[in-house]
Amino acid sequence: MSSSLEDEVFPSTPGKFKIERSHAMNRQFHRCFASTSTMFLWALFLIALTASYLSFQSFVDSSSRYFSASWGGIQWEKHVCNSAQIHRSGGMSVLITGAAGFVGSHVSLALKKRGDGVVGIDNFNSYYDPSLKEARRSLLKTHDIFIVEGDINDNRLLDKLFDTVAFTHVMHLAAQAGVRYAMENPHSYVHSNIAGLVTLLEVCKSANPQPSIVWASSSSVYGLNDNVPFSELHRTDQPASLYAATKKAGEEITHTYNHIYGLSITGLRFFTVYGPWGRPDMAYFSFTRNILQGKPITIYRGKNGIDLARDFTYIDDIVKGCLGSLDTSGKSTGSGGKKRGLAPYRIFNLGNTSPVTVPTLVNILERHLKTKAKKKVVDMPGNGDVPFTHANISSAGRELGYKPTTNLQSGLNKFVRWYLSYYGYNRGKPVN
Ligand SMILES: O=C(O)[C@H]1O[C@H](OP(=O)(O)OP(=O)(O)OC[C@H]2O[C@@H](n3ccc(=O)[nH]c3=O)[C@H](O)[C@@H]2O)[C@H](O)[C@@H](O)[C@H]1O
Repeated sequence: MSSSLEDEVFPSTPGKFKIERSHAMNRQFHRCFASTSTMFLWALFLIALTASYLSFQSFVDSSSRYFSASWGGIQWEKHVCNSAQIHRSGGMSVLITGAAGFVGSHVSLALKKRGDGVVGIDNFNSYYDPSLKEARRSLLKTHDIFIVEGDINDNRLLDKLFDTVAFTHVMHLAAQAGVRYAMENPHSYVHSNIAGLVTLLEVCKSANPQPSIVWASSSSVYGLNDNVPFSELHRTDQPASLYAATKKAGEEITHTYNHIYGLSITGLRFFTVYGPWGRPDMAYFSFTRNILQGKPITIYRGKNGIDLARDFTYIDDIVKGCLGSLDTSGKSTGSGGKKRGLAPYRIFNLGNTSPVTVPTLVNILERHLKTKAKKKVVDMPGNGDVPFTHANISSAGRELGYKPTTNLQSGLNKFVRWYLSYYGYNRGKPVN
């Protein structure tokens, strides 16, 4: 044993004691060495055990995925191919993510009705009542639209879909929506709106031919911008919620894929879309439910008692904007994951251009439902909301032929009629 090591262990101790200690040290060293080699062997054994456990687990995992997957197989491929079939000359075959969602189901039907091929993908998560998503799926099925049950984070599934169909377009509408829910479950936004988006783009960039992509961004990217009406040229670097931040990140991420791989990209900033088959988490929908059930509704009020306002946009107008975007998207230029030339990169506002305050929205609902709301007005909590939105749509008008035609009054009338026919009058009766 070197003195320096001994010194380290027993610093500056004199005489006999030092020698005895030295013997003791030798013994201890040998014991220590012996126990180190034993430990080393044990460590090796444990590593080997862990490695074989992990590989067994992954084998079990992948084989159980193989046997229990809700996709794959001859029947499944037949459904996908039938659904993707194009029935008009010059038509497109579109993969629609979030097809069991509000906007996704409407766009799927509109494309199918005009003869395009449509295949949906949706994970049917429980952010809101999955039975509504199932009902949308059933509706689409009656129009021969097949929705694959799966997640956009599953690259094997996406690869399989692109192996089965040469999609000309992807309409990417799958997302974790909702502005205020981001405070409750932030990671779900990263999972769907960022990780899921990147997985999808990776598959699209490698597909041959590459599809053109149209996807849902959001009016929320304008965040704290108070320059109205919101133009695509305005700044969008001050998001007020994590939802908005993930949508803004999506705009940057898609730009990168356009730049490096030549993917044609169109981002659509939707402004508070409403209508039949809508999302139960949104204000117009939950207000309707509560008004009919005699429950109170909470109306947020902005700073200095100013009413909040939204550029509420009717679903049929949004659908027209989506189809106009697909029709004008231009081609992706890459192949084999390599860019071959410049591809279009576009961003459009899809709004209604006439903001309405939340109390006015409630008045319209009261009239359509012939029932007074029990209103609770509270100051807007600091939960990611913005005080108002208002779209400048001149760019979408020029490039997509976008021209909204439904005002809030008649759009809500259609919504209420759907709501009552879907949920039934009985469920609308006040509860005690
Ligand atoms: O354009 C978008 O990009 C976003 O639009 C939608 O968000 P928002 O505009 O916030 O719609 P929504 O929740 O219906 O609230 C409407 C108004 O009611 C107020 N509001 C809300 C709830 C409540 O209990 N009380 C209330 O006053 C509330 O303060 C607000 O002023 C989509 O949900 C979102 O996914 C995204 O697509």
